[in-house]
Amino acid sequence: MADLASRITKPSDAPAADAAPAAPAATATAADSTAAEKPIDDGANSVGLVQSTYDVEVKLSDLQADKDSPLYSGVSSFEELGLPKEINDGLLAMNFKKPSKIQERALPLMISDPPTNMIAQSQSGTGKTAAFVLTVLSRVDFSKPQQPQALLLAPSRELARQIQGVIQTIGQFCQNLVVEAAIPGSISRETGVRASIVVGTPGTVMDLIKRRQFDVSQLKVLVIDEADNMLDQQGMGDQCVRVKGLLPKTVQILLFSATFPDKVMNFARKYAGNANEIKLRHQELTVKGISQMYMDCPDETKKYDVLCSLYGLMTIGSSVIFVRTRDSATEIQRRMEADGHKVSALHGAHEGQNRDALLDDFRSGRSKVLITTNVLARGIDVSSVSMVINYDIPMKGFGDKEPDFETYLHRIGRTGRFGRVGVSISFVYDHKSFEALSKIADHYQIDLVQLSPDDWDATEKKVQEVIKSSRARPDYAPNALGN
Ligand SMILES: Nc1ncnc2c1ncn2[C@@H]1O[C@H](COP(=O)(O)OP(=O)(O)OP(=O)(O)O)[C@@H](O)[C@H]1O
Repeated sequence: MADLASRITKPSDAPAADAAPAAPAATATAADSTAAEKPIDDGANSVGLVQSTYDVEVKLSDLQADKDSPLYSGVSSFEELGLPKEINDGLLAMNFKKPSKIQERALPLMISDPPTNMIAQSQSGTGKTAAFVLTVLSRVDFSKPQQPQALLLAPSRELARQIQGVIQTIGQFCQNLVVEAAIPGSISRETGVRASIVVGTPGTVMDLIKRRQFDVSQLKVLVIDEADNMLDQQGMGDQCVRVKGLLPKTVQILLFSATFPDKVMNFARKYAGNANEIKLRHQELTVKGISQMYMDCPDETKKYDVLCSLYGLMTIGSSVIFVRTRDSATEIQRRMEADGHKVSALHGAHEGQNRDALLDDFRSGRSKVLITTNVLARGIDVSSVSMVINYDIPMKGFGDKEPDFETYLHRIGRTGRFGRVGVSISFVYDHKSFEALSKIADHYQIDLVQLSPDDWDATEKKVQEVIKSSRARPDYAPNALGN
């Protein structure tokens, strides 16, 4: 307990009012309905950490000029990286003016010949997707639009569809670009894969290759997004190993994630031999634009009441509520709706097209509060998300002994994207949850701001300060999916 208490930010610890808001800081597959869900093929005492008064004045371009920011770029434009004109035109259409740090550092290494493998780490929301998408687009021969040349693997159907959208948008000026999603139900059994770029989940991709509906003989690039999760031996590691075993030996392998725990890193190095590596130091992992807070709930049953009290704040922007199981997602949705709140719930028990529709509604703002499981913890990019709630602290496994450090970071990373600011609120209610959050705070060396359910005025003030400044950021580039 004392650990977390010692990490509560006191007013005197808060950053000076002229500090930049989003400079870098110290910096889970199908389960039964009651088990913790992971994505798989089918998942105060302080003033606010970020002050609205200065946030509105700080522009994305300022952040991209700050050497310490993960959005920093040493070059003044993408053109300096030597990408083909039609790709630069796509970036311009997206209003991407300058590369971020990971884009500037990784791209030249990835697009050069002979192709070299890459293991790349960068904080959540810093543009990893465009980094590997640009590499893929620069390697594809568009005169063979139906010949698979690049394969991208992601841990959930939602992330695979999102990446497909980014490729289509950045590649909108590439003649004959054909991108298909290899997710359950998407590829016709009669035709099989007929695209130069395929984005899929490992199980479906494996099935298509085995049924000879996906010709992998001319694949040049394999990208694994969320690679630490995908290569984890407890999860999809086996499938990823089998997929790689079926590809040409010359394939260039690109592994990307915001987190690479040591034990997975060792395996990643074997998976992508002789790779260039771009790694972050431990204390660089979290994103400073995210104000991390926690709510000390009186007991487990009161967590629900506290959640409902936060509803007004959740709907200033958009919010994601992470819970441990599919059952609790459904149950909380039922109760909140019965209490008059408009919320939706998305998890792995839902049928694929229903999941797609739910996420599309959330992206477009038709729904503003989404209850979900770890299935959406990673990669999902919805720029309007200003609040993330950890209703349940992420834990490693069924024994519930250790917190899941990586999942915590990915969950809160659904807000604070590319220089924006956002709030995460983690609920604690007993010794175990308190201790788990303490360990997370220690692990990332972060100061968590305490919120009290007994002082709503103070809570509202702290949260609103951040969220309102988030909405005010003036020059955020709209992304591929119309966020
Ligand atoms: N150079 C750029 N200029 C402006 N916006 C950018 C640039 N690169 C990426 N973005 C935008 O930043 C947002 C976050 O990018 P992206 O989804 O690639 O993050 P990520 O690093 O993959 O995060 P995660 O670790 O959560 O998967 C997206 O909305 C994207 O459109």
